[in-house]
Amino acid sequence: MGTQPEQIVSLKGVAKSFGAVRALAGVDLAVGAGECLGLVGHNGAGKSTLMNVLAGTLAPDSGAIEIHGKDLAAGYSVTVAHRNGIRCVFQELSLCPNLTVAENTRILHPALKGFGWKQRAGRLIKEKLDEILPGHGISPGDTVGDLSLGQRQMVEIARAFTVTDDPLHLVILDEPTSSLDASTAQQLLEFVRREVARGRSVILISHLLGEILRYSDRVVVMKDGKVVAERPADRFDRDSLVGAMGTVVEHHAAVQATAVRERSGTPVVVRAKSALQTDDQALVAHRGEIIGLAGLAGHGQTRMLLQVFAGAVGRMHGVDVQGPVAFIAGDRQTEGIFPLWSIARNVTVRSLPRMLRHQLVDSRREAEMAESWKQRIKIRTPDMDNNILSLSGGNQQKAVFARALGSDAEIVLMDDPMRGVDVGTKLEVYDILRAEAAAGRTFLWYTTEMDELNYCDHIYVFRNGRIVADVSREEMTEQKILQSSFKESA
Ligand SMILES: Nc1ncnc2c1ncn2[C@@H]1O[C@H](COP(=O)(O)OP(=O)(O)OP(=O)(O)O)[C@@H](O)[C@H]1O
Repeated sequence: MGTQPEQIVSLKGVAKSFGAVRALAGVDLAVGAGECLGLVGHNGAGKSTLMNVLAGTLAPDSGAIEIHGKDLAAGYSVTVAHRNGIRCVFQELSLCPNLTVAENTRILHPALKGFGWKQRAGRLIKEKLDEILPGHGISPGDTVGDLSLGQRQMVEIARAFTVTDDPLHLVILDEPTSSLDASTAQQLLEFVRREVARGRSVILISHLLGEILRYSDRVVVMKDGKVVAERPADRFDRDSLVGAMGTVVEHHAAVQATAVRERSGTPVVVRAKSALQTDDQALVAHRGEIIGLAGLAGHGQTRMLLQVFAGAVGRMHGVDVQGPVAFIAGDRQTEGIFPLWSIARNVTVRSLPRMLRHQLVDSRREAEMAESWKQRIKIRTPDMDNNILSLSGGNQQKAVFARALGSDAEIVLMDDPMRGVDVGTKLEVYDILRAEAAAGRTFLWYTTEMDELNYCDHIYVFRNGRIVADVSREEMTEQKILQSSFKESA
């Protein structure tokens, strides 16, 4: 008695199916005031679907939604959720790209009307951005479409925490750090803890289990549409959490054990120099190497990948690329998927020219390729002919991966591609990358996850559009990468 915090929301027996897919099979979930609840589970476990129900964007087939003890299931909607202080920042960002940051803030706050609304909206969002991420570099007048993916993610998160007329009790953050570099992610999560200390509640969904363990009070694990475990965060560790998710992790030790390959042993297949580079430093990749592009988000890594891509398909000053190239986008929403097509076609599209028979695509070969990648990379769907949007976010990303890996590209450019992919699949993809590299494929890999740099043979750290450090895996330490990320180049 008396130790139980006041309950903000309580979901009871929530069920939801999409055709043959049972996304939620009767889920109970409660969130207390002043609590950060970590929600984890494999890709397709049902986390986003459950959050969509709570945010009012998806009606459940059955179940109760209680807010502050009141049953609201009938007529529940985004507006009702908002009025009751519930906000959600989804994985697929929802800002309007053609509007400014201030205008996007106004969309959430109808109270900002009349003379000077734009200035007031601008002030509101700027104050929140300053509070969460000092030095963010975003101005309220910036058009959202011109911002980087990480900056858009920051604006969307900051916006969710702004308050005008409606109350704010609970913010759902669905993979909020997926496009943020490590230090920005830490700033955000520390802000989350400050909000929680003020009595607000947060549901934090992440595939980065370290984040979950460090910043949540309680952790709920979902598997196949059900809650399968629930404990205070300090009663989980990484292994028990992974175990509860139903993932077998046995590869990790292999990374450190792999011998560091001799750099000069194979021919150079990429040499590229950034236009902003003031010295002779170039990015160099030998055949069969995995090259990491590190540094704070938005410091020229994506630009470098695009430069290499352009150099492969046409002539480009300062870039020399030997061999066909594929690009795996991190921003699957705008660059990665073909939203009108099936999962199968999204996987095979780059390989169709190799499947022509009498100038027509051999549909049997196409289906075989799709099916083999479904197995290899574990795309969770009853049918590869379903539309790509029927997949969970992480499974869409797997399809984008399969497209590049299944193509004839000898050089694969990866723009922070593991966003939203669950821990079990990630380890399997890392194994695929290593096997492919050993067979002679070359990877240029921009990643915002420090752990992933352990899989690279060689790492270039970027700052302000330039390479400021050049580190082999032997020499790599987190400290070294962070120091170079923050240090101005000499
Ligand atoms: N609009 C839809 N149409 C058909 N199936 C869907 C739809 N939305 C979700 N699903 C299915 O419901 C299941 C649960 O998906 P959900 O997005 O909730 O998973 P998740 O746990 O959030 O996964 P991830 O970690 O990849 O984001 C998946 O099998 C998915 O394919």
